[in-house]
Amino acid sequence: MTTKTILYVAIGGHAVLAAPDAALEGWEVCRAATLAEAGRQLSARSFALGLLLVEDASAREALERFLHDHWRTHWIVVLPAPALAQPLWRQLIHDHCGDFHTWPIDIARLRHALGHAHGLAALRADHGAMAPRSAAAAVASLTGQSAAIARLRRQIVKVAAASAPVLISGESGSGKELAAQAVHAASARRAGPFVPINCGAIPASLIQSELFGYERGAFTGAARAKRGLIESAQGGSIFLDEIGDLPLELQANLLRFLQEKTIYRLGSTHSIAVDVRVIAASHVDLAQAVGRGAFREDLYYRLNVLALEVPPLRERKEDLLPLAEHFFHAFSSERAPRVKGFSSRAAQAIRDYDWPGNVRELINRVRRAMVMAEGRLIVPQDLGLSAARAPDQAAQLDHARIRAERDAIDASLLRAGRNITLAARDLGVSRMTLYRLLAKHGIEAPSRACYTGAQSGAVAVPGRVVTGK
Ligand SMILES: Nc1ncnc2c1ncn2[C@@H]1O[C@H](COP(=O)(O)OP(=O)(O)OP(=O)(O)O)[C@@H](O)[C@H]1O
Repeated sequence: MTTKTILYVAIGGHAVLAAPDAALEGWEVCRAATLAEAGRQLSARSFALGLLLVEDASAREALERFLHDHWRTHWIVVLPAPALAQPLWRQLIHDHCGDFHTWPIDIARLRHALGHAHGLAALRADHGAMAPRSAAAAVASLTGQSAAIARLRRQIVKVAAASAPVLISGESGSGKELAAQAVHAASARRAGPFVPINCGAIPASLIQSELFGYERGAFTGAARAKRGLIESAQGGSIFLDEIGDLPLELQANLLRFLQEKTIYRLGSTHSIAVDVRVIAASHVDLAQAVGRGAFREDLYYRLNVLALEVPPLRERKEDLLPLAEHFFHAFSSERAPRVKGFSSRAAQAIRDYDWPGNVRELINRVRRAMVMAEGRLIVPQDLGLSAARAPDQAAQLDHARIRAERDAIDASLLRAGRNITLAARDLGVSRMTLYRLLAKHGIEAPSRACYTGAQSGAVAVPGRVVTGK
């Protein structure tokens, strides 16, 4: 019989005293009295199952970070009943916990829940799936409270359940790869590999053999046969970042792979069947690249079956401080011990800045500030940001920026005869971005509010992703 092991985390004195030992008879119990101690135990060994006793509902934020970091464990939480009335607590349970109980503990029910969870954990272990327990846990890696990021998380869950290719657009550093990882982790392929490739970073002369592999003797120096990256993603997902940089002749090979689900290694005439989901990303507008002849139209429609767009940080300012806090904690081992957090001036400077390098730039600035700060709190200069502008100046600038944006959209729609595709092209943004801008400025969208992906029959509607047949 296998030993039933559990990590038992009891935060708060009474909880420890009222420990439900009767429910844990026959279990090997490893105890922790703080989240930090539990974190240390989890970094030393993995636990399929964790029981978390929470005495005080005020610990929610710390708990959320902890559960976010330790999603591989199946958590059962015992908490004060009043916490269930709070939306944030309900969200935490929904996103991170397999089951919940309230004080006082019903021992029989808890014993049953633990046994049940242990059975399921054993099944998961049999399948070797060290993957998120649920789609919700997989998308929780995308930190942010804005409506835009919440919508993206919902779209990822839908897209993950389908099997068609995914095309992710968004500016550099906005989180496209993280979104792709979440699609994979929330999908049925999560136990398989996730293989990321930056098409722009591999020299054109090597990319064919890297992606498709080669046979022995295929070229001078090919002493042994080698599997390509697509083959190495067998059963999982391949993430083709900067797909717009793929040379045209390789685009044809990729298209063949998407259509036939087979590949040919360089120097071979034998086809190899490969079961891999393609997730592609681009920071340039691929529709425009098609227009310029730099990207194959047929490949574009093959890839663009399910489209996701990661909005730039400046369009989701509500995410800035939660993200900054998140990275402050994530990199806490690097910070000077005296540095305790952000000053209100730093928070204001973070909100005022436009973040052209998106989340990647935010990470870099926060890490730098954590090392460089001289006081207890990070100030704007530590982040390399000038102190916040006087509020009236900032407001004027915002006002001018918003007006200019609205005027440009109005003018484009007029020029394009209210055709969304033409107006988006005219403005140099994707159609999804234009729909978002229309909503932001309260401009009524032209009546044809959706477009059809020609080959795939897919329909993309703002805020929703719908697969065609
Ligand atoms: N919402 C988020 N929550 C937490 N971390 C994030 C979030 N978005 C992005 N990141 C982090 O920001 C960094 C940049 O993100 P990522 O590499 O996914 O961007 P990208 O759009 O793929 O960039 P590029 O186009 O340059 O390849 C990564 O370290 C990623 O983990």
